Amino acid sequence: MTTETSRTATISRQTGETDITLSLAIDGHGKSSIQTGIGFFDHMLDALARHGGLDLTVQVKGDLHIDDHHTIEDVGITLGDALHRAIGDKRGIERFGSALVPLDEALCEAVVDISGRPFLAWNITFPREMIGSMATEMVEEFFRALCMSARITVHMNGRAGTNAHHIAESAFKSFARALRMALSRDPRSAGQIPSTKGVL
Ligand SMILES: O=P(O)(O)OC[C@@H](O)[C@@H](O)c1cnc[nH]1
Repeated sequence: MTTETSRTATISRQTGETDITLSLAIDGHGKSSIQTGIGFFDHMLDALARHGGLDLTVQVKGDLHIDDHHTIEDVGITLGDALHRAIGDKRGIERFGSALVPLDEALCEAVVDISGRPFLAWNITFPREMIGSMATEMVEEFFRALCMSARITVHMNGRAGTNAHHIAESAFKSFARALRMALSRDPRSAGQIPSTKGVL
């Protein structure tokens, strides 16, 4: 089930692996209520909402007895779908955003293009395999699933870092700030589509 209004969307997605209900408001205040069953992933989605200026609720019943994969990937798919629906025709938005956000010794860079073309360039590595109950390899999978269903172009680069928690949090925060910039309204756009081809 899906409902959407300008700059908001609510999606319920059920499969044989996960049952997800997600609400998103792009012009939010960074308020979140996140329950995925994976503590560090909840913490990262909280940071995404807070620093992206998004209001975000995520409730998930996932097949965690197997592992974290389906839960994290399916949240990425659902969040990307909600983002795509909430953005709408992209009239009047900045379209491009970029951010470098540190967390202590870690520094990640995110560049976002609300392009209509799904693509992720990922250049971040982690010094260990798990952070709490979340596999570090799933950070990339989350962003790839989000980019594919949101139909956005994203580059994520790890500039520095030795602590896996710090690197992951720096990545989520840099993406949040870059997305916030790309979704902001361009006062000079006169409400036009930010593309020379007239459509995105
Ligand atoms: O966003 P802040 O830097 O104010 O807080 C980070 C803190 O919440 C916590 O996530 C953290 C601190 N060191 C690793 N993680």
